[in-house]
Amino acid sequence: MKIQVPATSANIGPGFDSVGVALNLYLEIEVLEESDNWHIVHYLGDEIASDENNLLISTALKIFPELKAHKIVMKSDIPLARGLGSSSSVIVAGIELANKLANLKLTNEEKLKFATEIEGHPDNVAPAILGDLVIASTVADETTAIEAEFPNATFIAFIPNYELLTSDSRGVLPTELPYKEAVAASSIANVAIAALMEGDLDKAGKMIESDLFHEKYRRSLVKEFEAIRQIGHDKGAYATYLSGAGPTVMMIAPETVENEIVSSIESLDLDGKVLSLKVDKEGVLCV
Ligand SMILES: Nc1ncnc2c1ncn2[C@@H]1O[C@H](COP(=O)(O)OP(=O)(O)OP(=O)(O)O)[C@@H](O)[C@H]1O
Ligand SMILES: N[C@@H](CCO)C(=O)O
Repeated sequence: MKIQVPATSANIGPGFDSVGVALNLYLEIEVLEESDNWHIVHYLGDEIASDENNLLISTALKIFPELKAHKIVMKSDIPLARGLGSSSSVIVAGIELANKLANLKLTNEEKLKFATEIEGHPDNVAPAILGDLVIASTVADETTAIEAEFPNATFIAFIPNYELLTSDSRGVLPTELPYKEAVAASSIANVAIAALMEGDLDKAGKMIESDLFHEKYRRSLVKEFEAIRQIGHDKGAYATYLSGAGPTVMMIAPETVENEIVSSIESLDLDGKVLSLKVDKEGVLCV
C-alpha cells in the first residue's frame, strides 16, 4: 500500500490560517511488512526520526493506539520548514495510515477534524486532504471547510536554501490587532476570496498583495521577498505572497509569462531554487 499527499501553500495573502491550495509536490509512504517495531527508511536527514517518534507514526498512533507496527519507506519532494506544508503532509499521511491499517473508514470531515487538532490550524491540512483550493475556519475546535476550484494559473515558487520554522515565524506576529485594522484586513480577505470564486485573478491578486494579517510582520525574515515581488509586477504576475509561514516566496501568474518569470528570478542568482508548480486536484490518495 502507498499513500501520497500533496504539498500545500497556505495563507495566499490575507487568508491567514484559513486558506490554502494543494500543489504538485508529494510526500509518498510505502507500507511494507509488519515488524516488531516501527521502522521508517528515509533520506530526509538525521534530524527526522526513523522510529515511532516520527510525526507520521505519532500521528497514526494518536488516531489508533493499537496499530500494529510496520516497516515503511518514506520519500518526499516537499522541502522541510519552507512554507510548503511538509508537517501537514506527514500528519495527513499518518491519519490515512491509521485509517487504512485499522480499517476505520474515516470521512473527510473526520480526517480534517483530527488533522486540524494536531496541526493547530486548517489551512495546510485541508487542501492536503481534499486537494485544490480550500477555505476553512476553525473556531472553538469546530472546523468548517469549503472546497473550490483554483482559477487557471501557474504557481512559481522561489524556495530559499534556509529553513524557517512555523513556530519562529509565528513568533514575530502581534498578539492583537486594532479593531479598525482588523475590519480592513477582513474586508481585503473577503474580496480576495470572492474574486477567486469568480475567477477574477486580477482583482484577487490585488487583494492578495494587500494582506494586513501577517506578511508585513514576516517580510523582514525573507530578504528575497521584495525583489521577487518586483519581478512579478514587471512581468505581469497576478500576485506574489509568502507561502505559509515562509520562507518560500510564491507567485501566481498566467502560464504565458511563466518561463520569463522563472528566468528573471534565476537571473537574480539568489541562494535557493525556482520551481513551476500546478494545482493538485486530488488531495491525499491511497493506492
Ligand atoms: N517527512 C517528515 N517526517 C517527519 N517529520 C517531518 C517531515 N516533514 C516535516 N516534518 C516536521 O515538520 C517540521 C516542519 O514543520 P513547519 O510547520 O515548521 O514547516 P512546514 O510544514 O514545512 O511549513 P508551513 O507549515 O509554513 O507550510 C520539520 O522540522 C519536522 O519536524
Ligand atoms: N497559517 C500558518 C501556515 C503555516 O503553518 C502560518 O502562516 O503560520
